[in-house]
Amino acid sequence: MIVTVTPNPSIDRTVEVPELVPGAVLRATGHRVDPGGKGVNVSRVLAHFGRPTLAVMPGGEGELASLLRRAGVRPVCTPATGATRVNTALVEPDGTTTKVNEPGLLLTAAQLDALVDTVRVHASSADWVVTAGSVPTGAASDLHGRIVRAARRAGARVAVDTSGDALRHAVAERPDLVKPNVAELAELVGHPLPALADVLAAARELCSDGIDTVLVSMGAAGALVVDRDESWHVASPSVAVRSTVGAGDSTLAGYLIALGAGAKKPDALVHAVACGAAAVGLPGTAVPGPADVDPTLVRPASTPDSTLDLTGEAA
Ligand SMILES: Nc1ncnc2c1ncn2[C@@H]1O[C@H](COP(=O)(O)OP(=O)(O)OP(=O)(O)O)[C@@H](O)[C@H]1O
Ligand SMILES: O=P(O)(O)OC[C@@]1(O)O[C@H](CO)[C@@H](O)[C@@H]1O
Repeated sequence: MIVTVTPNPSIDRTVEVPELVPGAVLRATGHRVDPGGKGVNVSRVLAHFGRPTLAVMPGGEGELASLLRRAGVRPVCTPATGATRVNTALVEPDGTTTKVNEPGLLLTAAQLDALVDTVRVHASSADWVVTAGSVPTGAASDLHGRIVRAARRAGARVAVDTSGDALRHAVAERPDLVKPNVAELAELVGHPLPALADVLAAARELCSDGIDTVLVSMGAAGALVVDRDESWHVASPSVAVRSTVGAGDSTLAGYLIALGAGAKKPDALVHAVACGAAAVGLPGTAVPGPADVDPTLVRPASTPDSTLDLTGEAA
């Protein structure tokens, strides 16, 4: 069982436009609505692959919960007041995506405690807890850190995908896995990471601080897995990009799905990249299932080429 936690879930609205022109009235050529939020998306991929999952999130039994049930995910809703935020993505024909994320629910201290307590209860029967996304308005930036601590004490392995101060606090609690993109990792270590060698060094720094695995997603350059002893790189196959929203979440889900099926880290990385590549070929925040993912299109994991220039990737 993989429990996901999304402290700031969303309903994702995607609007396709011929071209993004600031100040103009744009005529949409298509639109869709998906459940959203990073942990929620991980659960959606897991459910597509038939893996047991539940999605812990603040909010009532509203539209998001019913969208999730339709996607085969069991939502576990914790106390909150107000409506789930709506995040809007404007997507141009070449896949260029402009995203407007609302701040989200304002949670009281008691509601934040209830979220952490709910994680603690479900973590005791989980193989992994994935805590991901931004922190809701008003919550302290140590929220993911509190979740990591509660889940680890309950005996689960923990994966984190967040950014900024929230990532810093979470890392201090030594989760088992972190999944930053290059920009998030650069912010964490406090300097730019223009080449793969820099990304490797930054990821190794985290491993020497006690994190077992760093899974770095690098946009079109694929992804990297680094642990204390080894590192592997898998390049992404070239795909026609429809929407990059949720690609990182699909990457993380793909990695955990493969580990759960007994794969070693390099093979899990291949499946992760195959899932990320499949996600970018899908519209809006649609996430892939087995029918969309073809790991044979992805080359096997190899020793990272540290001279690879990442300038322009995965910001
Ligand atoms: N332009 C692209 N071409 C091919 N594959 C891509 C492209 N962009 C992303 N991917 C795939 O998706 C994975 C995740 O992408 P990325 O690093 O952009 O994640 P992210 O920044 O965490 O995304 P998000 O937060 O939107 O989910 C990459 O490792 C890669 O496999
Ligand atoms: O505002 P956050 O929590 O940082 O990110 C939320 C979000 O952009 O992340 C997901 C894609 O990864 C989307 O489903 C969702 O809209």
